[in-house]
Amino acid sequence: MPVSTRSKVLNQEQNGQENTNLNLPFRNPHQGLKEKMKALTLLYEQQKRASFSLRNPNQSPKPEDQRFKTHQLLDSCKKGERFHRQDGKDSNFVDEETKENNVANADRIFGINSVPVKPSGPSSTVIRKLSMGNGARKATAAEKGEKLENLDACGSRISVFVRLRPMGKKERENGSRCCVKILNKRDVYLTEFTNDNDYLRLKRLRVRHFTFDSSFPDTTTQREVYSTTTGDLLEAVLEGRNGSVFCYGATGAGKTYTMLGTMENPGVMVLAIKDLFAKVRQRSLDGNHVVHLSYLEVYNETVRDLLSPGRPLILREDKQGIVAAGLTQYRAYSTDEVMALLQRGNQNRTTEPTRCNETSSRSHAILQVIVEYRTRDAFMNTLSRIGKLSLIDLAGSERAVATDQRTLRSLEGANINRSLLALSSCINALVEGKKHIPYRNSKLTQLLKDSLGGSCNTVMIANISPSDHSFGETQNTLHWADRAKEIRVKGCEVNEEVVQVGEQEGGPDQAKLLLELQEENRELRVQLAKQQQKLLTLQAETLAAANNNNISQTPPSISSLMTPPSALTAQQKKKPRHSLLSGTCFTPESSKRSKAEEAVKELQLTVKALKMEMERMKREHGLQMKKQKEELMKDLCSKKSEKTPERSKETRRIVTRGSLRPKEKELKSPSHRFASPAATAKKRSFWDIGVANSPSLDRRKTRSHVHVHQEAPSMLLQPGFARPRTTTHMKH
Ligand SMILES: Nc1ncnc2c1ncn2[C@@H]1O[C@H](COP(=O)(O)OP(=O)(O)OP(=O)(O)O)[C@@H](O)[C@H]1O
Repeated sequence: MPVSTRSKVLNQEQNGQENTNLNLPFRNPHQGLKEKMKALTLLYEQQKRASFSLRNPNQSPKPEDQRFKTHQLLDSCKKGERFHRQDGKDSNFVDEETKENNVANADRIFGINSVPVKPSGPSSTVIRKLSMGNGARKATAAEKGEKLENLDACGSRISVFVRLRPMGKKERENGSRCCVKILNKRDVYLTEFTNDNDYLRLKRLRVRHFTFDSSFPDTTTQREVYSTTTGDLLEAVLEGRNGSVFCYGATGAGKTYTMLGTMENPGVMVLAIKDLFAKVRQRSLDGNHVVHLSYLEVYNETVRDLLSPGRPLILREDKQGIVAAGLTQYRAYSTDEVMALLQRGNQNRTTEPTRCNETSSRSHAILQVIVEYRTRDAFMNTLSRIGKLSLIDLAGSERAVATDQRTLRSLEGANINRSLLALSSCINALVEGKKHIPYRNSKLTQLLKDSLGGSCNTVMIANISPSDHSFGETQNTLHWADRAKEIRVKGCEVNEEVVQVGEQEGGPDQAKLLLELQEENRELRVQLAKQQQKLLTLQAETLAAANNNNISQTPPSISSLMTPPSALTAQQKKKPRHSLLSGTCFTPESSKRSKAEEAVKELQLTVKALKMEMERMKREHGLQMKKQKEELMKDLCSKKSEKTPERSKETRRIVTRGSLRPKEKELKSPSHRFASPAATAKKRSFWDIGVANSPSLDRRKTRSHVHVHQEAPSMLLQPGFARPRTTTHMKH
C-alpha cells in the first residue's frame, strides 16, 4: 500500500539524525518514572472500564468511581503534559538495546499521556471478543462452540493480529532504533522520532496507538503465533467451514517467516498442516477425511501453479467462487508428503534478493488445503462436509527506492503495489459498506474475494519491522490492519451436503446389482436342490438294481432316500457348499454318484449280454424249425415213393451225406425236449430227388447216394407230427 509522503520525509529526517540520537547520553532516565507508570495504569483502568460498560450497558460503573478515575486520569495527564513540556527532548529517547517489548518496559514510551487514544472505529477502544483466537488463554471447547455459533448467527469480522519481528543484525549495525512497543499483548505504540533541532515540531504528536485482537512482541514463538491465529480456524475448517490466513506487511517485515518459517522454526503453514493431520487422525481412524492440496502464486498479474508449473492459469468464477482453472490438487496422506510438496512449491516460487531482503518474495503465494469429511447418517445417507483453508503469503509492499531501480524489479514492485492497492481499495469499500467491491482490479483481490467478502473466517497477520528506518511502512501497515478490523464477513456456514441413498453416485446401479445377485443366488439354490434330488433318486435306483443283481451293498435307509433336499439335517447343512460352477471339486456325494454310475453301467452291460444271448437263441431256434420242416418233407417224399407199383420190394433208401456221417451228439438246446438236427445236413434239392428216383442210376454213386436202408427212421421228433413207425419197410 502507498506510503505517506509525511512518513518518508520523517524517515529522511530521522536518517539524518540517527547518529546524533545514538550519541546522546541518558538524561535522568528515572525522572518522572512513577508518574508515567501511574498514568499508564490509569489509562489501562479507564480503557478496561470503558470496554466493560460497552459490553454491559446495564451495569455501568458507579458515578463516584468514574468521577474519581476520570479525575485521577486528568490529573495524571496534566502531570504527564507537564512532564512532557519539561522534558520535550526526552520524548525522542528510545532504548536502542530494547529487545523485548513488554509491559515491564512500558515506561520507556514517552509522551503517551499527552496523546489521547484515537478511536479508529466504533469498537476500537473496546476489548473485542476474539473471533478465532485468544492469545491470553486457551478457550474451552464450550466457549469455542459458542464462539463459532455466534459467528454463524450474526456474521463476523476479520480478526487482525500484529507481529513485530526482532531487529536485524544489519539494522542494528546501521544504528536503527526500535520505534514499536507492544503492551498487554494487544496494544501497539508506534513512536515517531522527530528531529530535536526542529523546534517547531517538538509538541507534535509523536506516538500512535493501535489495538488489535492480539499483538505479538518480537519474542513470540512460531507456535504461539500459530495457536493464537490459526488454531481455532483449523477446527472450524475441520467442521466444514472456510478459513483464510494472510500475512500483510512491508518487504522484509517477516511475512514469509511467519507463514513458512525455517527448518528449525516452522511457520503457520507447516504447523497448520501438522496439526491438521494430527486432528484428522484423532477424529477418524476409519479414513473418513480426505485432504487435498494446491499451491499457486500470483506473479506480475499472472496466476501460476507452483506444484506443477506450466502455462499461466485462468481465473473463473463458478458456484464455489473464484477458481483457477487447471490448478492441480494433490491428495495428501501425511504431513511428510505435504512438506515435500510445500518445498517443491517454494522452489518454484519467484524470489529475488532486494536491498531490503535477500530472499524477497516477488509474488503472492496461496496454499489451499481442502478437507473433506464423509460420513453416513442413521438412514445411510451420505453427509459430506468440505472445509477450505487458504494460507496466503503476500508479497511485500515496497517503495521502488527501497528495493531496486532495475527494470524488472521495479516492474515487479509496481505490480505488487498495484495488487496491494487493489486490496486496500477492496478493504475500504468493504468497511464503508459499498455495494460494489472492486475485486476485479487485480488477480490477488479476485482470489481473496471469498476471504474478504464471502462466507469465511478470516485472519490477517500484519507484520511490522521494529526499525525506525521502516517507520513509514510500519505506520502504513498498521493503518491498513486497523482498517481491516472493520471488515465484516458473512456468517461462516458449514459447507454440508446430504446425498440421499437413492441419489448416491452409482446408487441405482449398486442396488440393481444387489438385486440381481440376490436373484442369481436364489436360482442357484433351487438348482442345487434339484441336483441333490436327482442324485438321491439315482442312488436309490442304483441300489435297487444292485440288490436285484445280488451286488452286496449296504442298503440305504429309506428315510435318507426319501428325505427331500430342503429338509437336510443340520449337520449336512453345515457342510461347506461348493460352487456348482467349479467342476473340479470332489465331495462324498460325487463319489457316491460315481459308484452308482458304475453299477448302472455294469447292469446295462449285463442287460446287453442277455439280449444278445436271446437273439442267438432265436436264430438257432429258427434254424431248427427249418431243419425239421425239411425232414418232414423228406419223410413225405419217401412215403410217396413206397406207394408206387414199379418199385422193387427191396426197400431202398436215399442216402445223403448227412446220413452217412456218424451219428452226432444232440445239440445243446435251451429246451431239451427235442433233439436238434445235424448241423451239416444238406438240403435235398429237387434234382437229388429226381435222380434218386430214376432206375438207371441205381447203385451208382452220385453226388446223392441212395442207399437202401430199411432202418432209417427220422430222428426228428416234432410236436404236432405223428411219431414215425420204427419199421422202415412200408408196404402199401
Ligand atoms: N520473528 C522473526 N524472528 C526471527 N527472524 C525473523 C522474524 N521475522 C522475520 N525474520 C527474518 O527477517 C528476514 C526477512 O523476513 P521475511 O523474508 O520473512 O520477510 P518478508 O516480509 O517475507 O519479505 P518479502 O516481502 O520481501 O518477501 C528473514 O531473514 C527472516 O529470517
